[in-house]
Amino acid sequence: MDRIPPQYDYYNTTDEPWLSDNMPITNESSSGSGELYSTFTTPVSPIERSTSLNATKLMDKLNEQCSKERNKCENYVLPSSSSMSFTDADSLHPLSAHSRFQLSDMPIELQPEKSLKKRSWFFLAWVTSLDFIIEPQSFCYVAWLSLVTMCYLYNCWVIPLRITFPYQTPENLWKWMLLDYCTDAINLLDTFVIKPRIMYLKDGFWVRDLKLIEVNYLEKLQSKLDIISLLPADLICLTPGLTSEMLPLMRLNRIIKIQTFWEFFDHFDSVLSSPYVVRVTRTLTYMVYLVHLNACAYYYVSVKEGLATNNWVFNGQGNAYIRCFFFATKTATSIGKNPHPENEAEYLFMTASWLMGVFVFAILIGQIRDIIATATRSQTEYRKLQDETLEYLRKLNIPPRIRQRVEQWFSFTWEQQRTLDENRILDSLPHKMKTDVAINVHMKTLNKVQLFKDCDKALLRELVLKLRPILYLPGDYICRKGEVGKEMYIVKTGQVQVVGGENDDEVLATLTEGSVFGEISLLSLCGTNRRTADVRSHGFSNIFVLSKEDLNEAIKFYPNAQEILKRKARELIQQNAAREHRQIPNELLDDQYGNSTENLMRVL
Ligand SMILES: Nc1ncnc2c1ncn2[C@@H]1O[C@@H]2COP(=O)(O)O[C@H]2[C@H]1O
Repeated sequence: MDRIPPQYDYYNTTDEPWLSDNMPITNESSSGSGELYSTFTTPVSPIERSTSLNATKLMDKLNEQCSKERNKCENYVLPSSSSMSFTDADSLHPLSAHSRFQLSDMPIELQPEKSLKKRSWFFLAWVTSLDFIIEPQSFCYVAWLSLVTMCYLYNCWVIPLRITFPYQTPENLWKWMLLDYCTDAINLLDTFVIKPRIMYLKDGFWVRDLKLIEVNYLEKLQSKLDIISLLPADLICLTPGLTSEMLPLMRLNRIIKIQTFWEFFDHFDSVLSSPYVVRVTRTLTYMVYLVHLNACAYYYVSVKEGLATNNWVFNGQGNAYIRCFFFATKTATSIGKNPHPENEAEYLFMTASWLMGVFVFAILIGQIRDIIATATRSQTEYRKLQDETLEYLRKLNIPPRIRQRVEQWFSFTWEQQRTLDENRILDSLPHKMKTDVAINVHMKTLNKVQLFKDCDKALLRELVLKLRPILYLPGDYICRKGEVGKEMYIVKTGQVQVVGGENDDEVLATLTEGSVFGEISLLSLCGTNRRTADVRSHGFSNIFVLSKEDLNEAIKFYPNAQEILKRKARELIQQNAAREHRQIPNELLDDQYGNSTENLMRVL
């Protein structure tokens, strides 16, 4: 009897260094299989051997399995080592699919030699037995989806091309087949390994149970289409007597896997920052593909009628695909100047092409127009509003300097926020989500607000949606001394100056990001609700504005915050009073401030 080649001979491995003679044999009942013990005993260190009771049990099981397989195996007539394929060897292999799961369950150091895994069938079996799951949003999955989509597009483009154009020849058939089977292998992995492991949402929870995920995938229409698209009908062409020209035709079922294509675009639609590009690309792909099909059909009709037999058919000159694609584009887009059809078949072809051009292309082009219009809608609205406002100011004869400032405000606000009304955008979200988004967007500023640091975090959530961002230009007054205070402010970006003196030439304080001001008049701490100082924007500053009503409503449940605001306000009043006392003679002080100063002193 021929011997099994050494690489497959699991009964004759005594030359392996890790097979020690003193390996403990625990199962005497399997006598006669002493070789087996040494064959499937793996390099285990003495410590592991003495401690690993489970490993011993596993080995016992394996030995039982192996004695059975050995009995079967000894009845085979073995082919010579040189002509043996992997498949042949696999059929002889004592550790075939029967013991697969036991092997994969074993600790790595107990598994038989590594070359076993290199076999392709074993690899697929091994991969399908792995119990990993995939997140549908993960980068790996999106990358895989891109690969599968490329394979799908290859099939979509190449199958009609090979059916109609003479690009598949007996000489290059092997190259086409190589590409075909590469894409098939990827689709096979996708259908049997990747897709049944993608977790899904059920009742608001991610399902991570592998069995449930598999069942869910199998229940979907997608799994059925995936499997149909994989049916190897093209293998029929390999039977003797059948022509290989039929091969691409038999692969038409590959085009059924269209859900992958849609899934790919849906993923990128939600991942990319400009989803409009993805949408336009998808629509353009449809259009180009229709033209491609039209080109294939034109060439096919031309060949059937005979190349260059009349003015309408393809004349056989130049690159066939490029010329036919050009013709198809002209007819589908109804550009005109097409050769006149001369028989019924040609009339039918042209009618179908023009109808496709009028209906399908009109819809697709309309879709692209809508996508672009949606993409630029907010910018268009902003421009319209800016133009209307400036036009209105011009009609009112507002001085150019002010008009310029208005224009500046529009462009700076747009540049900063890409919207004129941030809150309107968030309005469609549920309240809780809106709060989370707002906190995240303004986190950097809000973290710097001492008031929120010292108070209950709930106050921040309470207030964050009530903040209205407003942009101030350099020199703009945010509030004027003596005005009734109706709002409080937080500096979001930029700097503001609290100014005093005769011509506001004395800077009392410069407030930066996170500073709060305008609270004194709101809390009526001076006995009046009038502003105690002028505050103006130093450069361009973005300020959060909070109305008195909103502040009062939120703060009434947070006495701690009230206290902090009051304490800070009192400090400021004290500072200002001290400064004014230094500057203004006492007799003038009473005239200027009247009751207000009395109140101020009372508060202090
Ligand atoms: N000396 C100062 N330093 C810092 N901020 C001040 C000073 N004086 C007044 N302010 C702030 O400027 C604001 C002007 O409006 P209010 O009086 O409502 O509240 C005032 C304070 O928040």
